[in-house]
Amino acid sequence: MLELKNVKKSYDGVPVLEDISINIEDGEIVSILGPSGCGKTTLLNLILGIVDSDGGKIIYNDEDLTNVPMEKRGFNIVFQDYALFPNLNVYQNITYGLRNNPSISTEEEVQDLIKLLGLEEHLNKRIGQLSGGQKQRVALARTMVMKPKILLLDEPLSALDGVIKESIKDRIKAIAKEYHLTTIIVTHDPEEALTLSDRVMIINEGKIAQFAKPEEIIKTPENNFVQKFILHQLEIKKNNIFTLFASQPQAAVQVS
Ligand SMILES: Nc1ncnc2c1ncn2[C@@H]1O[C@H](COP(=O)(O)OP(=O)(O)OP(=O)(O)O)[C@@H](O)[C@H]1O
Repeated sequence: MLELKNVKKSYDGVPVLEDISINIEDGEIVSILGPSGCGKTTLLNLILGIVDSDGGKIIYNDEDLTNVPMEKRGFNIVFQDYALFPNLNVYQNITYGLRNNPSISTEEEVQDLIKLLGLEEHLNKRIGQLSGGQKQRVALARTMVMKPKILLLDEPLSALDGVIKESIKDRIKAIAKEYHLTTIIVTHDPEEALTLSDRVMIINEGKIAQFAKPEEIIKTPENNFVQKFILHQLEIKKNNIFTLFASQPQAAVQVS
C-alpha cells in the first residue's frame, strides 16, 4: 500500500499542495484529476521522487520513502511525450533498461509484454515510423520490463484520438490486472478518469476535493467543485451525444 500523510509542497512560498493524505491499495488504478495548474504533476513527481516535499510522509509497504531518492524507490513513469530513443528500433527501446540489468525480466517475460501490448509486428521499426498509439504502447512496454512497484502515467491518453484512446485504456487496465500493479495516472479529463480508474482523486486548489470510486463521485459529489467541474462537464457531453443519436434514424445508428 502507498500512503501519503499530510504531504505539502510550495514553490517560491506559494502553496501548490496542502495536506494531502491518501492510501492507495496494491493493484489499484487511481487517477489524479483536476484543472490545469491544480498540482497534479507536482503530486506525481513527489511520488516518483523527482520533487521533494516540504512536509509530510510518503510510505510504501510500511517503508518511509520520504527521503529515499527516485532510483531507489522502484517506481517508474511514462512521460507525456513518451521519451523514446529515435535512433533505436522498437525492440531495442523496450529492452533498453535491461542492458545493465538483464536479470530483471526474462526474454519470455519481455515477449509476454510485447504480446499483451500488441507490438509483435512493429519490433524492427524505428520510433519515427510509429503512430502515437504505437509509441505509447512501446513506452508502456519499456517501463513494464523494469517491473516497477508502482506505474506512474502522466496524461497517457491526451495525444491520442478516440478509438486508439479506448484501446490504450483497455491495455492499461489489462496490465494493472495481469501484474497486480498499482497504477497512478494524471489526467485533466473527467471521462477518462472515471472510465479508467478504480478510484479518482479530484484536486482543487492544492487540496483533495474528493477521493472515491467513479460511481460514488457520480452519485454523491462531495462538494460544489466536484459537482461543477466534473459532473457538469460529463452532463454536457452526455447530452450532446444523446441529442446526436436521437436525431438519427434508428437503422443508421445500428449500422454504424
Ligand atoms: N518548478 C516549479 N517552479 C515554480 N512553480 C512551479 C514549478 N512547477 C510547477 N509550478 C507551479 O505549480 C502549480 C502546479 O503545477 P502542476 O504542473 O503540478 O499542475 P498541473 O495540475 O499538473 O497542471 P497541468 O494540467 O496544466 O499540467 C502551477 O501553478 C505551476 O505554475
